[in-house]
Amino acid sequence: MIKVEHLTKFIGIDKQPILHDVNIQFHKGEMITIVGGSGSGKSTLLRCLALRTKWDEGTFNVDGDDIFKRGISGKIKIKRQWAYLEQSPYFNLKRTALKNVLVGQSSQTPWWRMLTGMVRSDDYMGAMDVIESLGLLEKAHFKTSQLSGGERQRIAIARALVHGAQVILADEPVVGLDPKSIESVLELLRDLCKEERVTVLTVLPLELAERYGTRIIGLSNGKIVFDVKGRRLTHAEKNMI
Ligand SMILES: Nc1ncnc2c1ncn2[C@@H]1O[C@H](COP(=O)(O)OP(=O)(O)OP(=O)(O)O)[C@@H](O)[C@H]1O
Repeated sequence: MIKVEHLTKFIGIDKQPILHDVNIQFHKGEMITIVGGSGSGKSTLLRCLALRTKWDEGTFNVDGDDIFKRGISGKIKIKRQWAYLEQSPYFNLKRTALKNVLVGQSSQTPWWRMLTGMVRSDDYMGAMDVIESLGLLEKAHFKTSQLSGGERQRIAIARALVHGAQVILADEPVVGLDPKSIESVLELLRDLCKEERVTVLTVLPLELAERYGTRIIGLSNGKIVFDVKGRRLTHAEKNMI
């Protein structure tokens, strides 16, 4: 279980809170969608959870481990086991999709492997299995520059899984994609939650959040204003964000 308590984040010299006393608990296999108006703190929340930005207050407990009390080893655990997917994931476009999956993200991979692209043969088999399961086998040997936006997002998800991600934090992963790609990326994330017990937290527009989320968290002015499971939002809830 993952437990976030009193997460607060300030900005500027006047210490304006952009996240204010956020408390969330989440479990394996949940597909949590985060909704809220522009500037409500959605991306900051994901960046805090990915430890891409400093927390000013709060505790972070993952499967019984107090991440901040464990110091650097706690942070390494999160960076290795949690994947943070940006809107436009970083890839070496000259490398094939397969190579990008194998080499991984910088936070998950030793520097020499990033630099040389060297991989072991059992890594190769594992990566091909994951790529196949995500429906991209025929694209594995394409240069990443030749893939569509939706295919690149799926390759980013494959990369996260090959490197053992148990939690995927995805910030607006379907922005700019066509309807078919949106469906394939979100169905893939939903299936991973159901079948592999991966936990996904993703920022999505309201309509997609309702369609794909098992749980919807609403943010307004850096605060959680609702946290609902297994149903659509009421008009009153929609008006809160
Ligand atoms: N590094 C920063 N310096 C100053 N202000 C920041 C910084 N990061 C975020 N903010 C401010 O914090 C607030 C929350 O930003 P955040 O990007 O988390 O919102 P969001 O809900 O993801 O917005 P959007 O939907 O427009 O992407 C915004 O008002 C933003 O301007």
